[in-house]
Amino acid sequence: MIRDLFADDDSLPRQWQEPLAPGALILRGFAGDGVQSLLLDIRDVVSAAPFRHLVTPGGRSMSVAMTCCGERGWFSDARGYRYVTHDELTGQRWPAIPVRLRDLARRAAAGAGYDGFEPDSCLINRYAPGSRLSLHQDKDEPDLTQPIVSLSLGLTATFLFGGLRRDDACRRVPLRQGDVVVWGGPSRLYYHGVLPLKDQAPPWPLRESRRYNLTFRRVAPARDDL
Ligand SMILES: O=C(O)CCC(=O)C(=O)O
Ligand SMILES: [Fe+2]
Repeated sequence: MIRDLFADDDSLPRQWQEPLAPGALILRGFAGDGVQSLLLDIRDVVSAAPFRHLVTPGGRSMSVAMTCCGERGWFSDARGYRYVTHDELTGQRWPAIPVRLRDLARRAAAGAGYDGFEPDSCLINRYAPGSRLSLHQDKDEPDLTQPIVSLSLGLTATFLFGGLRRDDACRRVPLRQGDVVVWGGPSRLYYHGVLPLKDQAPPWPLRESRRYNLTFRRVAPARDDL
């Protein structure tokens, strides 16, 4: 019987690592069985700090909806990109980074060789089918020795990861629910982006066709430097 030709599902690895670029690694399936609780954590953040479509300095509304948690949140308007301590929608401080999410980000960074990463900012991106993120560098954080840790949940997206120049060739990598990408060191300023999201059936336990991406960052100087 054909079943006998293949190993049981249980013996297949569910987590593995793929090198992406110097200093950059994909941790496949890193969220493991924790996906449902992580989605609940996102729901809690969103109930205090709702998703909104920010406007670029050029005046365009972004197709990706965003919100933040942590001591500082990323913000964009006609005056430019920056980190702010308060949510302009609510006038309140951003909600704290939920403990499970913070712990996952620390562990992922350490697993990729960046020990001692203590995120103080988490940008939550929500993609609907058709939403995209054009090629950009993450360069609004003053301390570029700190990595970026990026967790994907929900629908699968195609992530583009290029080089230091906008026109460098990009690798195209599918990011599935539970995958984490960590980049830093030589690739910290590499251009990256996300192709327009294709409509798909959502993976369990989501019931909506959405992708969530969380990027954990260290914005304030690391504690050791204080
Ligand atoms: O959605 C992603 O996978 C990437 C997000 C990103 O590049 C960002 O938030 O700066
Ligand atoms: Fe980015």
